[in-house]
Amino acid sequence: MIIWQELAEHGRRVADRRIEELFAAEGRAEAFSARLGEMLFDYSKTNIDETARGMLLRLAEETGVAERREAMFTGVKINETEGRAVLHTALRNLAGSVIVDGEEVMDEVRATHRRMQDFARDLRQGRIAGQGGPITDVVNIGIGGSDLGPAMACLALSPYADGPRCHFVSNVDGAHIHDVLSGLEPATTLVIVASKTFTTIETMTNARTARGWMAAKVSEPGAQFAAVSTAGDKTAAFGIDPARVFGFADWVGGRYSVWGPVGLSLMIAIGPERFDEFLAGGAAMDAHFRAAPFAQNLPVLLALVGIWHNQICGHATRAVLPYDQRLARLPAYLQQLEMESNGKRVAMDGSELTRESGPVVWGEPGTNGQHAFFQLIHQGTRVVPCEFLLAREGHEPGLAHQHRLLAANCLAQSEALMRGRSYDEARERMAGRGLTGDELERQANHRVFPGNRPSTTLLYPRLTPYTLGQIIALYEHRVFVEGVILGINSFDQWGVELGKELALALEPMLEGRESPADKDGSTQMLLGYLRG
Ligand SMILES: O=P(O)(O)OC[C@H]1O[C@](O)(CO)[C@@H](O)[C@@H]1O
Repeated sequence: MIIWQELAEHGRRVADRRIEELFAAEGRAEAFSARLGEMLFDYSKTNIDETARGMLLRLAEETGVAERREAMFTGVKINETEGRAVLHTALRNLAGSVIVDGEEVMDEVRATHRRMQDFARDLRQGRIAGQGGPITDVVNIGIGGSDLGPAMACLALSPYADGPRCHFVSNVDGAHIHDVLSGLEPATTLVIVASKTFTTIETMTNARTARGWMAAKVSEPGAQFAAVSTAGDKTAAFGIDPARVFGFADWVGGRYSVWGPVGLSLMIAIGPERFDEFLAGGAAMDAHFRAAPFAQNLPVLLALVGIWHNQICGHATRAVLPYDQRLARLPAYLQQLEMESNGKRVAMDGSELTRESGPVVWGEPGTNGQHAFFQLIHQGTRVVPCEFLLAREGHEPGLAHQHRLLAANCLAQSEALMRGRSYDEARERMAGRGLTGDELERQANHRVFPGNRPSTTLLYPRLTPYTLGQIIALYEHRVFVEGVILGINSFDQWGVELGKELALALEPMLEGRESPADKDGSTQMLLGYLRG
């Protein structure tokens, strides 16, 4: 496509230009930012100019983002390698109607949502109790998409959590379940086994461990279990009462599943009404994504900034930096969302990609990151585009001064990344501190910040359930748009299979039941060490 070449040429032309210079044009900040209600997305501190933006918008048009978007929302099987529709958006548009394979799918979605609401209410109000009294603790056992979404959201929305305490067990490392269960009372704990397939070895192993823990203390362990899955036959075989099984269809991808039954622990923690606000935030972002022109469309713009930085400028990673401690799990959540979706080596038709796939996503909350890896972001030889997130206000009115300090730090970082500090400025500062001669020259260079490092900032009024819904849906659609532009199927994950298969074969070798003779030398040596 010719547009890719034009973008590459423009990228090369402006590569050495200072981002700051772009602010000489009046209204740069307003022109290179977009709003949805009270949410503000600022991408003016990037090297994207009018020409680049025009080309990127054309790229989105020419790669068929609009058509693909409609196909997704209307239930077309766009997950072609698995022959599935992609309809997580239906989970947050409960009044809607979607036809898949000639059938209305929303009746079942609504019925399951109502069952979840009843279950969550009954549990929160003590009508559903454990064998030792009202449920005080809920343990969600799941991994990947069956863990990261509710775990991230429960932490994010902890100011709204007025139900039983929620805990999350994901790792097959026995240390995880041991440490979580050791503080809990089985007779007042509900275990939710969350697994789309109900075959994931980590989850099923932890679920069996939890059942043993429960059985040691209560007469009917199964009565304190619930399940979230697409595989009703397997949940029954595990002994979970069908009345406590919340199903969903295969058109909800694991990493997109927090909006439905996988969000049960979140619904129990914050209550069904607030969970519905979370859904409403997601639905508002869906409506915006579907209707807003590309030039004002937040998910499209976020995606185009991503394409500019990764595929055009060659920056292989991006840092997600929430200046919001309760979004501490957002980077991990986005790692799965983005890297499992767009970390692919072939296009939808099976041909090799001719450009880079999605970026490496990583991050930590600010200000913590400032005292750890920001050194590299400011002075390392690689450019890391940064994505800052910040609320106008926190939930602690008595600590507003701390929130001001947090906000000042966030803005300071994007300003410092863009402006940098020149050799002359560094020299002057050192001279002001009394340094002279060779020592001054030598020291000054260490204090130079090259600057010209791009960042975006997403501001929102407050981290409410509604806002969190907006943020998560924003990133989901960003991943979708980037995937469409790259020609990738963002909804399968074949790259996780090989390791799973090999692990199954290695376990009996660790136990000594099978010979490792066919393994490579390194694997044999490691096995030998582990077997002692
Ligand atoms: O919900 P399940 O079926 O247990 O799968 C858990 C996770 O495992 C994966 O399939 C990857 O191994 C993810 O896509 C998914 O979210």
